[in-house]
Amino acid sequence: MAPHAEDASAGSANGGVGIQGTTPATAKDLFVVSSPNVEYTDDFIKTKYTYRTTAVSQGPNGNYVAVPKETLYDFKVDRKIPKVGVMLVGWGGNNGSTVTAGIIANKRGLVWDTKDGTQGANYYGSVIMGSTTKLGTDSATGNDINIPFHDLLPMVHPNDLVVGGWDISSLDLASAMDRACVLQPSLKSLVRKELATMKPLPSIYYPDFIAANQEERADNLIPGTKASNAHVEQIRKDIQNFKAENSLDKVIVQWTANTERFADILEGVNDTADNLLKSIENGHDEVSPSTVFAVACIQEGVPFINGSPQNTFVPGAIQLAERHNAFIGGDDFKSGQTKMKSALVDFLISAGIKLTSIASYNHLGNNDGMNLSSQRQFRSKEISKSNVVDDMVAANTVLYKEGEHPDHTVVIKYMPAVGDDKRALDEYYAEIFLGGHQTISIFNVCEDSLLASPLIIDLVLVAEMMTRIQWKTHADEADKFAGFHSVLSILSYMLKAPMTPTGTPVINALAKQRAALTNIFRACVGLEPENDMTLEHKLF
Ligand SMILES: NC(=O)c1ccc[n+]([C@@H]2O[C@H](COP(=O)([O-])OP(=O)(O)OC[C@H]3O[C@@H](n4cnc5c(N)ncnc54)[C@H](O)[C@@H]3O)[C@@H](O)[C@H]2O)c1
Ligand SMILES: O=P([O-])([O-])O[C@@H]1[C@@H](O)[C@H](O)[C@@H](O)[C@H](O)[C@@H]1O
Repeated sequence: MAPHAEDASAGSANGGVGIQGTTPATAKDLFVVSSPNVEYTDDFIKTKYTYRTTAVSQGPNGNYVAVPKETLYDFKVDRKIPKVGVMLVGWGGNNGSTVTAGIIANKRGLVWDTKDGTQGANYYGSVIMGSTTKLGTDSATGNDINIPFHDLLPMVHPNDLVVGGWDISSLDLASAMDRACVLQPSLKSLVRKELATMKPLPSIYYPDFIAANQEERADNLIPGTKASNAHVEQIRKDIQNFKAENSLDKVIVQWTANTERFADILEGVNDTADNLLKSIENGHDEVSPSTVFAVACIQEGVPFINGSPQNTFVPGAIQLAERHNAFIGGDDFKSGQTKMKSALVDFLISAGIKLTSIASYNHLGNNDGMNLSSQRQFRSKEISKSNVVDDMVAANTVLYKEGEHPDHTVVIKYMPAVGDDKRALDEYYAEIFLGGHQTISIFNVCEDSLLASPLIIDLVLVAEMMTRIQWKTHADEADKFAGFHSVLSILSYMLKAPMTPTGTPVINALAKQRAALTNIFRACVGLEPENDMTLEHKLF
């Protein structure tokens, strides 16, 4: 445990991670940054941060001219950790019931029997709760000092989250957990009583957007239609009631309901914020349930994250979010097969190996798989699972000519027998030195809901943290502090088809996504980006 400021003298005396300076810190802080550019007050961490990039332009003789560039920013982080609720759309699904049971198991420190012995609750698979990040180098030994990622900023602990939400299925969460067939009976027995008290709120159901095979579970519906804003208003009221009943400071909403078909982008219908609002008012059929939820959350000032692949954020929804300075994020949790793809493709291409084909097949037997057995819903997923290599291919003009890319096919089959334990079979075929080839074949059994649930938690923790970070350029007046852009591209590490502010590049390479998350959080406490140069170990 690195000493904190109160041990500053002890830290410097024993040559450990000495922390000098008189910045006020509290016992809970694992570390404080001692720097003239960082100020801790009771309420905020305030930093002056120099953002260093390289501006490249075309030189006079056709070459590039690279110019180091510095931009001075002020960041302000609210240190007060709020009481946060998360409302899941699709709460009664495999992901929703599993993540709820998982939070309860961790909160209560449950231990249960398995065929391999006892198992304790954990947050493995959460980058925030299960991984560490390098704080710096021990000034005495030169060794890396790594800290839990969760301690980098004053983040909410998932054990403290209050969970609720909506579902078109009326099953209580204990019955939903049984229906999901994800968790061990011994664990289910320990959380059953608490989950049985949890009932999803009725939701909106527009049959044309999800597979017809979902109709039989739709017995828990908000009556009427979206016309006259009735559904938007009901959802907003649900959020307000949830917040009040649980004495919450904040609510985050996530879509973990079924994958919808893509909505057509129609001029005059959903192409602008005003047209979208008018279309909802008029009950237009081409506005999906997920877009109605997004509009309700934006108007309620509640972050909304889309964990599925459909185009919830039609242009009008994005414009509305920007108008309200409301946070949105998505799309599609990146849990197993695609997470592996985004790491493997990055490794191959950045190693100069020319990937020429990706065959990405999987079969699964859960309700998600049943919904995806319908071609229009599958198409949404096919898009999100396919585009994940585009940035890595486009960045390597040595291997790929303009417009050239690997063959890439995505296949998903519904096989009820395997349930939630998806079988992913991938073949990566590449050209190597002097006409050789490398064929990588992967068989990857992904327990989908146990992989996705920690991502739901990470998305909540990071989105909530972003509501407590403000920035301005150093030259701006103090009253110019503002939040990050409405489209939270910082969430990309958890998502297959990461949304970015219109006109900005999409980064899918997994290592780059994690570095962006890490280094933005480091900047908020006045620390330089982690660059792994370790010159201190090379120049002596
Ligand atoms: N588990 C994973 O690995 C993973 C990864 C990426 C994306 N996803 C996506 O997450 C979503 C949920 O996955 P899952 O395995 O929990 O699926 P699931 O089918 O078990 O759960 C979806 C739930 O949403 C409910 N629902 C459908 N339409 C609704 C609406 N309009 N309002 C409220 N509830 C509604 C259903 O009744 C169901 O309970 C799917 O879209 C899936 O594609 C899952
Ligand atoms: O494992 P991954 O590719 O990240 O994502 C999963 C797909 O492989 C699976 O077919 C689908 O049903 C899940 O919803 C999820 O999208």
